[in-house]
Amino acid sequence: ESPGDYSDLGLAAQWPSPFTCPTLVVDNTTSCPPVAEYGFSLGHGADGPHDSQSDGASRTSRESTPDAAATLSSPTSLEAQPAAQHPETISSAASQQPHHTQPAIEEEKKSPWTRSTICRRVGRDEFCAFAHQSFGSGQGISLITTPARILILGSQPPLDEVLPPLSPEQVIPETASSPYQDVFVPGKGIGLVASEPIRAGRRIMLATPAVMVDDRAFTGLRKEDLAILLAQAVVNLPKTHRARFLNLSGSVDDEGSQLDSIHKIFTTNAFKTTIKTVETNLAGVAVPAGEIDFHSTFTEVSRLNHDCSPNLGYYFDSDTLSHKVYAVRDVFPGEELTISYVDVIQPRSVRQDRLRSTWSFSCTCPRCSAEPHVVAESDDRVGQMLQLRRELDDYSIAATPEKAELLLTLYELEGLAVRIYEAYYRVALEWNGVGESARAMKYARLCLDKGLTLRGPDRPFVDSMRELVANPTTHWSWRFRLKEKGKESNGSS
Ligand SMILES: C[S@@+](CC[C@H](N)C(=O)[O-])C[C@H]1O[C@@H](n2cnc3c(N)ncnc32)[C@H](O)[C@@H]1O
Repeated sequence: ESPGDYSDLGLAAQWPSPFTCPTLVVDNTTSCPPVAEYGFSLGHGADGPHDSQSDGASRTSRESTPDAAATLSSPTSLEAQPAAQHPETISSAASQQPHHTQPAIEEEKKSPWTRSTICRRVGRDEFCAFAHQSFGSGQGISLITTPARILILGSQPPLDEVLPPLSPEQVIPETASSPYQDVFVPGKGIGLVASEPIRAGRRIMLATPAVMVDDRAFTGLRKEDLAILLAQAVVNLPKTHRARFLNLSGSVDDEGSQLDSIHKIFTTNAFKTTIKTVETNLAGVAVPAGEIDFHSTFTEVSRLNHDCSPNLGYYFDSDTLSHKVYAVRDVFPGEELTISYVDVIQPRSVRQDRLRSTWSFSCTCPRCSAEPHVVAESDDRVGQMLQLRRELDDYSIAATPEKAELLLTLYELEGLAVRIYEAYYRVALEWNGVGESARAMKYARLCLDKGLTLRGPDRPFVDSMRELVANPTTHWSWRFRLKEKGKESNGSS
């Protein structure tokens, strides 16, 4: 991984439009109760979604770079499923159960998890809606996945937490002391606006999901089947969290299309998220076992509108199952808080196409709506950035610290604080590559400073930069440009 292969926003709406399932065959044989029986009516909001994509750049890097938004869904990543690593073999009795089995995941050992009475199949996999009502201090969470996977996930932190459920009267408080407010933003629906000064680097949200859908269900289930499971997942949430989900943007106005609405709300607001699984080794120590991809809605984070030079960055922390959102620059009171839904290091037309096709809006941010000659200059800079990244990531050809510094300047000119750690990473490598250890350490520290809040600690580039700071001369990049060019000499800086 490198700070260079960005993914769009983690929002899951990159789902190929209209839906993954090409045939919209209505299965009248379903035994689902009519929607009315779910016992709620929908709230609604505006429209809108988020997604992700890889920049697709090929590299000859000896080490992948860190250019990526942590959680964005991308068609590419959807294909690269690590699912096979997951021992469906763990499947106990739970995974063998027929459809329409009893609620409550095997009445065993006071599990906090309940299971929907209706499940749906994709090939040999059976997907059901599981709920943990007391999770997240009573916010609750619903997962659509297989019984085998819930056994794995429900037995590891944080989903194994067992707390007494809240009584129906208990209301989850709104996030205490948030530095922002929900505001109607003309042309964008609801957005979040800073209500006080926010310093760069401040964490402004820490949110656990309302509904998580296994990527295999998300991509494999027919729309109708997914909608039915989503409706169950939403109904199973505690009242307050359910209401917040149903109030998100995307619901369909049509009378009688509640399932469509739930489906649209989910696809409009879901982020790509990955949960790392652990298993206990023979010594009794928890060790990494694999990863499971989900698409997840977070009722608060999903209020953030898009900007091509966003003032917030975020990543999904698998250990705490929470979305962490940080200010990437100082924000003034009254400024709208924004994230990016797409890879912002692309020409305007590509960004706009993506936003229009996936979330049905035209971006009016300064990078998109400036005078044509200003947009053209911005596009030129983007082209230069992509070219420089290709050169710098090819460790077999000549590149220089000056090129990396130019890349950094271009990130700054484009207002891409949200991705600046990627440039710091390359500058650090290039200075180390010519034996300039002091400058290399300076940029490695900057990369860590920004990269940790924007991508989280669990990234190869973070380890790499830490190694470089600890000892530049033992880092793989030490004088590598000189070696490649046959210029290695005895001297070093
Ligand atoms: C995840 S929601 C964001 C919150 C949403 N505005 C709401 O009212 O809940 C995504 C939707 O918001 C709207 N949106 C987000 N960013 C926008 C922007 N820059 N310009 C116009 N509409 C935007 C679009 O309708 C998009 O489908």
